Amino acid sequence: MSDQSDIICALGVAPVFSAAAEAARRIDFLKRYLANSQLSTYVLGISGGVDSLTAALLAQRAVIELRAEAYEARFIAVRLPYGQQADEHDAQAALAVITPDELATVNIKAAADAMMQELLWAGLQPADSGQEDFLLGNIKARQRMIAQYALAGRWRGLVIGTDHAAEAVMGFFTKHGDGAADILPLAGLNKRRVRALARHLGAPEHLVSKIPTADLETNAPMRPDEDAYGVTYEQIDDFLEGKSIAANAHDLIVRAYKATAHKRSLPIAADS
Ligand SMILES: Nc1ncnc2c1ncn2[C@@H]1O[C@H](COP(=O)(O)OP(=O)(O)OC[C@H]2O[C@@H]([n+]3cccc(C(=O)O)c3)[C@H](O)[C@@H]2O)[C@@H](O)[C@H]1O
Ligand SMILES: Nc1ncnc2c1ncn2[C@@H]1O[C@H](COP(=O)(O)OP(=O)(O)OP(=O)(O)O)[C@@H](O)[C@H]1O
Ligand SMILES: [Mg+2]
Repeated sequence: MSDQSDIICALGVAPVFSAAAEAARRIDFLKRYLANSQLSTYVLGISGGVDSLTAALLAQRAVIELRAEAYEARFIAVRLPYGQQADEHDAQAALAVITPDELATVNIKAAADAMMQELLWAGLQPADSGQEDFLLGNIKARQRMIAQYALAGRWRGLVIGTDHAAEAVMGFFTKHGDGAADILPLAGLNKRRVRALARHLGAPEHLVSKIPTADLETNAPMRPDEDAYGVTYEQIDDFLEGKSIAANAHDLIVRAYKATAHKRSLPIAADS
């Protein structure tokens, strides 16, 4: 097997895709897992991006269907801005289509900044302001998970993660930050399939086709993920569908996948 087919298989990307069938299957998966766990709440951060919008639309439908079957379930959407967010209007537009059972808003700025300040006092000594901003970005992502796990702990809930194959292959997430979650309803999808699911679930086109951004760097708000990757989502998506792409892009994706293996596994354990 080639690297490409190994990766497609490891990330569970299906050879064929139907938005209607995938939406139904993934809603059913969320329903069954919550009910089998005898828990009552799904919790998910809503950023204004298409991944959290899609996962939230699946989750809200799942809890509505569970309630119709006499199982008490609800969905809590969580806004987690770092101060004032540049695309707050997109987050609000997302909430307007999701219509979550509940909304909690937690500004993570004070907590994230306090942690960075304590680290600086403790002698963190970032190499430069760019590295300090990068490290703060990962603190923001982890701070968001702290908030979501507190809500899940209070309300017998599960935290939804938005990882999918196009981010997983690049290892483009913060370990134990947005990479830490209980359940991944978008697993195995590439980015264009996430968008197709969002469209199928009734998301407005400007959010479906929005440029993906981790938006973690204070010094570069809304920086497109593709700037950091050096390849496009079109190339990543084609790669994950088994298509042939430019050799340099192919090699970059395979290298990123191999270098980030530790982020997709449990902690590396000593031999017993
Ligand atoms: N070989 C190895 N075996 C086991 N563990 C290893 C390791 N190499 C590093 N590590 C550990 O992993 C750490 C590095 O991982 P991590 O802390 O995640 O940091 P890192 O991968 O350096 O940064 C996270 C990247 O993901 C991007 N991101 C984050 C969050 C959200 C999104 C988004 O798209 O929304 C994107 C972010 O922009 C940044 O480029 C190291 O500090 C070390 O502790
Ligand atoms: N400002 C935020 N408020 C609430 N949740 C957030 C915020 N930023 C990130 N998140 C959470 O972290 C996840 C990872 O961010 P990521 O950027 O990969 O996804 P997205 O913003 O939903 O979509 P896209 O990748 O297209 O920008 C989000 O799906 C969301 O659950
Ligand atoms: Mg985003």
